[in-house]
Amino acid sequence: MKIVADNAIPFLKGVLEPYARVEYLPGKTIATADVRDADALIVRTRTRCDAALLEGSSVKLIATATIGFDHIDTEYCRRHGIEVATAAGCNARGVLQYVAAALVRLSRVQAWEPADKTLGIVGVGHVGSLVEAYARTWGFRVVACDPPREEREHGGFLPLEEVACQADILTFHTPLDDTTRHMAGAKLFERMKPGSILINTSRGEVVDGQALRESGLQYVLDVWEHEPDLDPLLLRDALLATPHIAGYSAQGKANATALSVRTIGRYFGLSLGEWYPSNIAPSRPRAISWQELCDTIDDRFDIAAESRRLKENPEKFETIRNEYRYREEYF
Ligand SMILES: NC(=O)C1=CN([C@@H]2O[C@H](COP(=O)(O)OP(=O)(O)OC[C@H]3O[C@@H](n4cnc5c(N)ncnc54)[C@H](O)[C@@H]3O)[C@@H](O)[C@H]2O)C=CC1
Ligand SMILES: O=C(O)C(=O)[C@H](O)COP(=O)(O)O
Repeated sequence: MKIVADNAIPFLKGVLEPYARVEYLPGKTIATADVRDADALIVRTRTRCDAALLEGSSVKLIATATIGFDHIDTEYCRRHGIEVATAAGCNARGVLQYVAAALVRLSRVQAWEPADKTLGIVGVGHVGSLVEAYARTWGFRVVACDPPREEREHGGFLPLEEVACQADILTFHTPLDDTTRHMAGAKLFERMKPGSILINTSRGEVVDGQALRESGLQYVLDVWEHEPDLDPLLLRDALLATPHIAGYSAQGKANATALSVRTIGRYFGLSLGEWYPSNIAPSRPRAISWQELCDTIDDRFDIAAESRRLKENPEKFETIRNEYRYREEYF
């Protein structure tokens, strides 16, 4: 059996070798010739898995060590009998802690308290639900938009336009698909309160970057259209700007690799059980007060320093993320 894996997926080396020939390659360079005789791929967001890569290959399974899967042509895979497995929820707490760090930073710089603000959440899945639960305990008023969930659950989710009108801070946690591409554009920005803040940790293409830049709104961006080639003006004017590292926690990466390994194990009948990297302590979720968060977050994740690093070295976008020291989740 042959497996082709992105060489930047941590904790993976040696785990599958007893069962397969594993070829590790930079995600961006994985090409048709590499996957032609492969049985499975383990990828990240940097490998486009579409007809151009997969046509004529023997790939039966693609495991992505990420939550998002917009880099995979799932329709092509379905038509060609290729199973696709994601690492759903793997780094949701990493993103929660990123949003927490951003909120603390903004509250300091702009001198406000959570009780003064309405937080709008767009997409209330693994990440959005965590942000909602913690933000409520910190004292924010929360309004949320999730049409698919509203249709299923009638849970009081509001239309996007309504959430945008009410929010002082609007944070996006949707997948990128045909319904969400540029969902945040000029028309939505016109509805938002002057001086309100947009946070995007979902995918760059969910937000129309040019319209955002021209909107006069304030914004925090972790994800960008056309990554790693950033719009220099969009970067310059961001309150906080980071290179797609919101989900880069040690536990998030460990979960991602573990879920991918287990998927391979189940699919090919390998005795990998509930494998998890032995050197990473699993997440230990707990409540944290706003005060404790403010007192501790800088030592755990200095988002302002991260932002300065990207602003000073935008051409190093991929290098910064490749050399990133994964943060420990601590709540
Ligand atoms: N910046 C980073 O490092 C990371 C980014 N992400 C991104 O965040 C996204 C969200 O992650 P999860 O919460 O785990 O995904 P999820 O699939 O658990 O939740 C997404 C939610 O968005 C909702 N949704 C779908 N279409 C919508 C629409 N048009 N309007 C409003 N809501 C809509 C869904 O119903 C679902 O509840 C991922 O798809 C990924 O692209 C995820 C992890 C790390
Ligand atoms: O999980 C996702 O979805 C993400 O966006 C990841 O955090 C990005 O992960 P990599 O592709 O850089 O491993």
